Amino acid sequence: MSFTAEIWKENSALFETIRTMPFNQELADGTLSQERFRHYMIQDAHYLVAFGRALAVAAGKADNSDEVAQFSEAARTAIIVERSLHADFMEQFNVSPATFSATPLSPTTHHYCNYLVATSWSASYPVALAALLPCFWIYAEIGRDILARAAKNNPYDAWIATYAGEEFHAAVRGVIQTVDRVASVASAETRRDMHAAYTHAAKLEWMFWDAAYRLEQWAV
Ligand SMILES: Cc1ncc(CN)c(N)n1
Repeated sequence: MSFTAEIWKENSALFETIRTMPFNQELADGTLSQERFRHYMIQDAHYLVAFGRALAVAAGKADNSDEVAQFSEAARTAIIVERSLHADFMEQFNVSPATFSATPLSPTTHHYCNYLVATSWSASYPVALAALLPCFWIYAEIGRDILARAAKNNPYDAWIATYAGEEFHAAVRGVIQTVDRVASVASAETRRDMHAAYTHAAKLEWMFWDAAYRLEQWAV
């Protein structure tokens, strides 16, 4: 079994919890409130900056030129392509640039962003990649799962199409392949750290959707 297949299997219960959580169920049904989706979009636009930054740091740590290009391109896509999806939704939901910049990162977004940026800087290349993998793989699987059961004329069709789309999936397959390559030459200790980093980030993916569903704010 490949390293990533092993990781997926180990985290399958967590994936099922994510797949069936209220945010994703209602997103698929098209019944998710605009308020919740708006909260998610604003937080996600903040998140993508940190995600892009972490990918750029990982690109700088890569030990071969193909992977420098792979993760530089992924950083560019996160900032330019994914954020343009957010810009369209922001316009649709009347979130002005001023409202966006005046909205702080929620506690969960703050934590997730800091985890990715800190890990990309301070951990080894293999562990940094394992922490970034759920951001690709879970979104790809959730995108396809939601597409398969989405209500017709779903107001969130553009979101579903992005993460279920072939362009995103091709990039995800590339990241999975790289993680397998890196794991195949890593020590047992590094592979153990990679498992832990993947699971931690996968839990943060759950928290991110849950926080949006709860319209999470700072208590003080
Ligand atoms: C929180 C989160 N995780 C992952 C993705 C997909 N890049 C995203 N847009 N937002």
